[in-house]
Amino acid sequence: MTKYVAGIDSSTQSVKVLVCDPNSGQIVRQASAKHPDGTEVDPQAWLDALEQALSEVGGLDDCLAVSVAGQQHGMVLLDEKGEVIRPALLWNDTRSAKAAEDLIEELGNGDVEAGKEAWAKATGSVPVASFTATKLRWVADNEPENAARIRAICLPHDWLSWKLSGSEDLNTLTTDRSDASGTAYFDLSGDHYRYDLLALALKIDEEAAKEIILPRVLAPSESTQTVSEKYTKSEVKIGPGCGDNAGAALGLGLEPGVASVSLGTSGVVAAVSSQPVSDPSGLVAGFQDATGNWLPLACTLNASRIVDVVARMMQVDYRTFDELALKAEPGAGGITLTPYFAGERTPNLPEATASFTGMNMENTTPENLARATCEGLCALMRYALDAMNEVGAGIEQAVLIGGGAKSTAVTEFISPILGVPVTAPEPGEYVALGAARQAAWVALGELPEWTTDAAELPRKGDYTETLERARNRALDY
Ligand SMILES: Nc1ncnc2c1ncn2[C@@H]1O[C@H](COP(=O)(O)OP(=O)(O)O)[C@@H](O)[C@H]1O
Ligand SMILES: O=C(CO)[C@@H](O)[C@H](O)COP(=O)(O)O
Repeated sequence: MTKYVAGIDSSTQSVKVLVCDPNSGQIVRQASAKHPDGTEVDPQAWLDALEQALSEVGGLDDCLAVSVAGQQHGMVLLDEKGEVIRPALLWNDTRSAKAAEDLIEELGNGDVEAGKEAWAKATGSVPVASFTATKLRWVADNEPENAARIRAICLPHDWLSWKLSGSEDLNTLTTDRSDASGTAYFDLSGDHYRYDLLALALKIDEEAAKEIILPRVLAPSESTQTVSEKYTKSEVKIGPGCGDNAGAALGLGLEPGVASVSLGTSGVVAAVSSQPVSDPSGLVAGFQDATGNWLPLACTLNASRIVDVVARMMQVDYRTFDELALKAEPGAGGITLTPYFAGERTPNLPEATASFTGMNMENTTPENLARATCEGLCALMRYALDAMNEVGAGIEQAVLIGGGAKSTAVTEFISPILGVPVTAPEPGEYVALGAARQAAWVALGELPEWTTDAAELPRKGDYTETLERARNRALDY
């Protein structure tokens, strides 16, 4: 019987499962299942969705290995029995914005700029509300009874891998460098946890922090567990898994100088670097990848849902929305959307709201509103790309992925707005593909070459004015 590998992407809105040939990467089966809405989610909902998708995909019996990639940063707290203490706080939950400010100030002994420098030097990143450490501080401040029960802390992909293994022993929890690097208590070197920073986050001393179980950080193709009998009758190895952005980088085979631009719930511009990257300005997160390199990225809280919310308000489907946007001229008749519907992280404005500006009696048409929406989304990605180049990412080309890349209007506008050539592979699940490629690495003992064809997107239209207006409103929304 042919043996395959499986890749899972447990992302914000849904879980996707791909079963692939380990040598070629050819997808043989796939399925997905929805996650609940909200920025606070019971992890059991992810497991229920995963079980549904695994059943739809025909199970894992013909697989040699499986890896789980997942939304980064989500805080999963476990008590001494391995039970989840409270719903996970997700990367896009901004309640810990003040906690982030406090942590910066405290590490800088009252000096904010010194604090930013110190965090960036230690972990590669200056904490914002998305990062796990800030969520821990929020729990310590607001739910001390829950903080007192913490025996282990893990991330969405760690918890799902653990559940797949069937183990109830907290000491068997595992993770990888890419996801650990998004906690804000993992060293920039990729070598070790920073218990001093974990202690700071939880307001406990370092010795007490060392008593908390953190998942063991596996090497890129290391496997310590197999999938439990509950899910398969075969021996299926569980790979280390990774954060979703590292999964995409692996799925696309990203090379330095080429950025992935992902339009999911989050908008992400990410690029591989062979050297650690740290940005004291806080715009770029100095994360790590799933191969032993680094993966600096700039991430926005708003991306594909910008289109969702405006299309819903206009009561049109995606297709009609795209048709409307494509009928208007570049510049949307002078209308600008500052798209901070969910607050924003890049720039760091957690309390921000969205606004349309520049509307008058003539230009306020459905066509211009749809176009301004897509241009606002693309301009926000340009902001993220510029931030990446500020720290020396040297982005010369980009690859467009994520659910938002299905918009024909966005694919038409994005390349001229980003100012670099952009290619787009067939719409697909590139995070899950990266997880499957990691599983193939585990199964075969070496990282197989998988290729993805991508078409170059058009580069027409003058967006100078669009970009100028977007830049003027970026902080003055
Ligand atoms: N035809 C389409 N046009 C525009 N956006 C689309 C289309 N189809 C799906 N999407 C977007 O895809 C998004 C989900 O993308 P996905 O990458 O799966 O997100 P996440 O990884 O955050 O769960 C939805 O918010 C939806 O807006
Ligand atoms: O917070 C980040 C990266 O730092 C996000 O990219 C999350 O990892 C969620 O990703 P999506 O579900 O939107 O793909």
